[in-house]
Amino acid sequence: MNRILLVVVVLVLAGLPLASSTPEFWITHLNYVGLASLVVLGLLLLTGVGGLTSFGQAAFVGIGAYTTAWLTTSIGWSPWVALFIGLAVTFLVAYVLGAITLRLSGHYLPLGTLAWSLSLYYLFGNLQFLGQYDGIAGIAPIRIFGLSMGNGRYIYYLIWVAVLLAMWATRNLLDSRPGRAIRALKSGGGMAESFGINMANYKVIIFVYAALLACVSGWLYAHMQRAVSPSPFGLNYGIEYLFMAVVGGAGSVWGAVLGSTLILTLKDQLQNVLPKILDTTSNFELIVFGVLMILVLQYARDGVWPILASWWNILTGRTERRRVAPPPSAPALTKRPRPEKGSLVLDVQEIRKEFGGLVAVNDISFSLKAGEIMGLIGPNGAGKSTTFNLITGVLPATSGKVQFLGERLDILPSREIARLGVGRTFQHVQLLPTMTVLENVALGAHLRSRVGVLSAALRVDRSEEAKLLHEATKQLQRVGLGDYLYEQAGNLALGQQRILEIARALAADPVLLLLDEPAAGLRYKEKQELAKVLDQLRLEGMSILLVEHDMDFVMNLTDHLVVMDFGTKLAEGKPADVQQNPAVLAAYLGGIDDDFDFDVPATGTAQGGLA
Ligand SMILES: Nc1ncnc2c1ncn2[C@@H]1O[C@H](COP(=O)(O)OP(=O)(O)OP(=O)(O)O)[C@@H](O)[C@H]1O
Repeated sequence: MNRILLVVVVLVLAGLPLASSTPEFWITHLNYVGLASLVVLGLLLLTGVGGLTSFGQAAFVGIGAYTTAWLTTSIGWSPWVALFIGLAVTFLVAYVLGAITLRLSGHYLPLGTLAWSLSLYYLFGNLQFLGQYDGIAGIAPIRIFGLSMGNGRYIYYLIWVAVLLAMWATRNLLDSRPGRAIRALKSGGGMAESFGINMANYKVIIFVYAALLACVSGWLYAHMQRAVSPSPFGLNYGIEYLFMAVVGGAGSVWGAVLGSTLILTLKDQLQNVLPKILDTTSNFELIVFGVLMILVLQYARDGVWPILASWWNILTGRTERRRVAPPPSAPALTKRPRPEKGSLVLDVQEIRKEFGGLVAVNDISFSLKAGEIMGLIGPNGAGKSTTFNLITGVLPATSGKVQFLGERLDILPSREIARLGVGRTFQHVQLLPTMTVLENVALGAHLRSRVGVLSAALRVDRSEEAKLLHEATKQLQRVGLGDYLYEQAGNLALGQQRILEIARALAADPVLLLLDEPAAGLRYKEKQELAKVLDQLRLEGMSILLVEHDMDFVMNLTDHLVVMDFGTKLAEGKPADVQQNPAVLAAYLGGIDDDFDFDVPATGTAQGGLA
């Protein structure tokens, strides 16, 4: 939606209560839409972006509503103090529930949310001091500078200011350092962990964020209705909020408002119209509602908002404008100290991995020095990827040790290994395809900044964000992807995606770079370019370990080779010596004979090439 339309919508919304001809019903309806939008905005982040399904958001609305109802009626405290306490209570409850339930995966998580949603509902209905199922009545209206918000037309403004602020904060959050991590939750959790990002923390963060928005909605609801009872905080409403998020479209904050408007309006209209058409007072609206839901889920899986947005673009002849200029220059991020050239960086000592009876890696030892490129080669199934995974903490070792700059890697999770200065790429490319190339690489630099959720939501993170984007741009330009900054990563060719992974690993400022088949899928020219970049990194003192099948690439680039076969180390040494080794020749001739190219120069600068 363009800005002019946005301003028109906001002006119409602002003007509606001022016109005395606007029916009271409309105002009340819009108030309910605003209250629901707050809850659904939280779900947008939690379910739409984070992929965590929660049926329990209505219970958090209940915590906000009951806290203020009880504190203002029984103790006589100000609604503003009650809001603060409500937020604190919600924070605590959501944190504890989140820490427990978010560990559950698959369908156990939604089931978990159902369980605590029901528990909280029955708690509201059974506690004597909360009025049991009768609830609490006589709640005073909110007052702002002496002005009572008892009138629906006044609280309307308070509700919609809250909605607009929540939309602004949520949008800001998604476009930031923590936002990138949150956007990785759904499909890139494992990859993000290997860049040092604690994904479990981010799950709890968005869970608490969504609960706090629901709490604000409950607070406003209690003071608008002036009475609370358990029924609006039950499971039915939890499901309805989820519907609103799905129908509106989880990709945009406007989807939350649209989904709430559509569902509440539809429900209301069906309740009015159906009895007249069908000449009966039975609850047929629920059946029609269910059928409509199925149709929406079938034909508009991403929700209605993206469809409306594309119609709007066609109507106005607006095409998507892609930025081309790189982000503005910004001060460089701090770099970690580098080990002296030639000093020991990685020391793998008798590492072993058994899968049941199969010894995939059989007491392998090797070491890597600063400013050295080492290749790990071998026929298919030799154990290269397993060795790689043992070093990167993806797999636990059966025995042996991996030491990096004096620290044990084999006892650390991948997140901690990244923190120490180990960057990696993946054998099967792992990108966030709908995020831009620039954002994907900025994710790699996550640990080099400390911007938190609050400063991101309040948009006070811009100087730090500029540094991160500048660093990401620098790395992309270095690997030759400077023309694709704003392209969606999923649109790149496979070879370019592999290069993007290298830029992302470089953005982490690693001391040791682990590359899993970096040349796979690259064209001749691209391999040459990649070889040049790796050569330059070596000159700068970077240590690189690569697993690769392309023998020309490996022979021309590496200083040192380890050859594996059936999990054991077959040979080790300079490329020129290794390629003369009879055991190596036999292993390759007995396996995939195409792989080993004997006609390569013994030494020389990196050229790259095809096997
Ligand atoms: N998770 C696992 N469970 C059981 N066996 C496994 C597992 N991962 C690997 N293996 C086995 O361990 C051996 C080594 O596999 P690995 O993937 O490390 O070889 P590789 O040299 O990387 O092969 P490629 O070049 O084909 O990727 C193979 O026999 C493989 O089948």
